[in-house]
Amino acid sequence: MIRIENLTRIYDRTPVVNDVSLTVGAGQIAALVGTSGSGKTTLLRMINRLVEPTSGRIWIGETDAATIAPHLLRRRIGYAIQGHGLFPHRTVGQNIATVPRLLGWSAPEIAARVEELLHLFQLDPAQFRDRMPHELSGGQQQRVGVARALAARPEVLLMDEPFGALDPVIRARAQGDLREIQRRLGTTLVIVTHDMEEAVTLGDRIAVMDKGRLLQYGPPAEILTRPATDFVQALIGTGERPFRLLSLTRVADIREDGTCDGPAVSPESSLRDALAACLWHGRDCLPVEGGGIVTLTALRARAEGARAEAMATAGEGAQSKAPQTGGAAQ
Ligand SMILES: Nc1ncnc2c1ncn2[C@@H]1O[C@H](COP(=O)(O)OP(=O)(O)OP(=O)(O)O)[C@@H](O)[C@H]1O
Repeated sequence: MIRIENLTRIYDRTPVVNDVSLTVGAGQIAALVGTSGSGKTTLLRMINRLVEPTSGRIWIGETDAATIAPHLLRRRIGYAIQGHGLFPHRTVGQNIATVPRLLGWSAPEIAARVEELLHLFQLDPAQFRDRMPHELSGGQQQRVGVARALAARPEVLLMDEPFGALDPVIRARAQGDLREIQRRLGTTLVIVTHDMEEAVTLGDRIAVMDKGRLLQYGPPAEILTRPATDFVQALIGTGERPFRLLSLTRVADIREDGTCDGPAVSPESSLRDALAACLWHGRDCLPVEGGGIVTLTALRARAEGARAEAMATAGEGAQSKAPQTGGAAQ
């Protein structure tokens, strides 16, 4: 768990993070979104004390982060950044082993962990362990960067635009892999992203920042249907909302009995993906892996319901709710 209390960072008398409070539950993902310069990276880097707060507190579990030496704190907190930041003159295996080595793990323990992570990230150890970073594709480097951040089983993982450089297809896969790995390991994750789609797909909670302030912090469905301010509403884009809401629901939830032809969709895929598949294949019905069908009629009903909900709430949040200073905890 991460608890941030009234966190402020001032540069040149300007608060770039201004009295932000929020809690990320254990094993949850919080996505930080906002315009460029809104303070997302500064907030993230205060969690592992790469930037020292001007005031406020950060708790990692029961530990006040200010009471631990920064270099020791950073061994407990994984950190992955855009462009991966791999050490260019170290092999993939050595890169992943960085923190376990600093923590004094034994050589067999380190070797086993490197092996495990390479498997987890679908990189064959025999093929990749001894390669240098420049011998990998961008997507592979990115995966090694995330594997390195997870190597010492940190309770917390911080990610700053980790998938920013990836093309959309690889990016979607990387997000799926991350979600699965994060669930399996129970890591608490804070991710900075410019991509609202990524925030909705990955985040259990989304934090919307503007000019250093936390405007809203809540589950994706709440941000999409009840934006707290005009700014939040503009950021999520009214026209996009029905689709984004569709991406929150799984095919398994609207599966019907029956059979039909066409390529099967996974019960775990989102309604948005199922809608795209129906339209792409020109079908009004697709089979679901493991049995049952998903119909265009049901998908449209969901999209229209989501749209109606979004339209009903559009505007009302902006007028009725003042921006929350200090942010909402939870
Ligand atoms: N070391 C520093 N000294 C002075 N100002 C800084 C420093 N670091 C960041 N800032 C300023 O703080 C503000 C917030 O920066 P930050 O990088 O946290 O924003 P961001 O939301 O992550 O932006 P982006 O999305 O563009 O990465 C910016 O105006 C930036 O110029």
